[in-house]
Amino acid sequence: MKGEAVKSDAVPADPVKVPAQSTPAREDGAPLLRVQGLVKHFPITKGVLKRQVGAVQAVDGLDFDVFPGETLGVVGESGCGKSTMGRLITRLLEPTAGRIEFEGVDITHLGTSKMRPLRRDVQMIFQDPYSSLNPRHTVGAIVGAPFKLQGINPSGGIKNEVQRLLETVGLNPEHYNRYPHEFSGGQRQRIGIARALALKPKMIVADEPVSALDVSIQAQVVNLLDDLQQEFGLTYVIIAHDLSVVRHVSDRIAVMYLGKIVELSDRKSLYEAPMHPYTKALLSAVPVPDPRRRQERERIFLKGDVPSPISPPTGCRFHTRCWKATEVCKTQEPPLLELKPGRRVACHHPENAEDQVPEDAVLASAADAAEIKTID
Ligand SMILES: Nc1ncnc2c1ncn2[C@@H]1O[C@H](COP(=O)(O)OP(=O)(O)OP(=O)(O)O)[C@@H](O)[C@H]1O
Repeated sequence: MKGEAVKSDAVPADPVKVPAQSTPAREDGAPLLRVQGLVKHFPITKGVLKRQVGAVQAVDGLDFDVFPGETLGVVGESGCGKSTMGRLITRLLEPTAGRIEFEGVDITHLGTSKMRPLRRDVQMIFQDPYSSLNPRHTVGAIVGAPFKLQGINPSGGIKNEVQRLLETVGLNPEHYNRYPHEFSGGQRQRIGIARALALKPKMIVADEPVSALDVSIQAQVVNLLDDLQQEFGLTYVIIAHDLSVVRHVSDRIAVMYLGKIVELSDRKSLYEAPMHPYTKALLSAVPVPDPRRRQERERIFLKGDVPSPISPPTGCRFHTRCWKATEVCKTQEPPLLELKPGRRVACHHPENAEDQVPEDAVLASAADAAEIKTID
């Protein structure tokens, strides 16, 4: 993670501290996770015979690497396939096609027994700390469950280890026998984090880890994740629906639209000079909390909803909502190309880079695709 605390409009109960600078992730070394051509189509069936009549193309050809010690933020509107991607790389879902490598080992189709060591190395934190914790189990049982599942007996015993974990995530170890409903939302998310940490994972995939929490609490949980990354050398994939949460925590950011990555870039460049029009639109919606830094800026309102992933648009999937779309966008899917060092974008007419198909005729529909307003 970047060494920058989350800032929020509300004043958090505890002061939000600025974590020490993290070790920068090395993009030139071997990746911890490598994803190639990853596809997940959910079949749509009909009738008693369950004849397949179509498919939800939730994830449709993802290529990306995650390097040891880095935080990759993954953003995009609801339904663009972020959670499906998270569940694929943690192998909670079986991919339709593509390849997933963890530490150089192909894990795409590993069976249950061969997956066992990986289950230790890769953990997931979920959005809703209310529904992801069993209300009938004590915190001790919840955080201790991974040891039992993996048949591991930590030195000093499970109870000791669980209490140590509770302390690590800022909870009172004396609360070992309490139930989830006795904790606040932020504390419950800390319980989920303690459970994820139990088996000393290398990578944590966090699916919207703070979006169910109050803004002030969000900052505390994000800072906790940052501290844990420093302490345990963790690698994170953090999924969020907008760019405001991942802004403060990511080293690199992947922007998804309708099952595809449309831009993958280091954080600083992405925020300073987005290359994909969709990224630009998402960024324009990020609030600027500090009034001294607010200036006149462009706000891009995309009209219309995200098209259905059952029959996505031809060519560039974003062309139906893009104010720059031309004829080529309707027919040719733009590949995710490295147009600048460390910056990949899938667009025929990128922002802040040379136009890939200049002089192509703009589509008549492009004029109505978005409303661009200047706001103070
Ligand atoms: N088990 C499933 N069966 C059929 N379709 C599914 C299944 N899981 C997800 N989908 C569909 O796949 C698409 C992508 O869903 P996904 O949850 O991955 O998106 P998301 O970007 O995480 O959205 P959100 O932020 O709303 O969770 C959606 O259209 C969703 O309805």
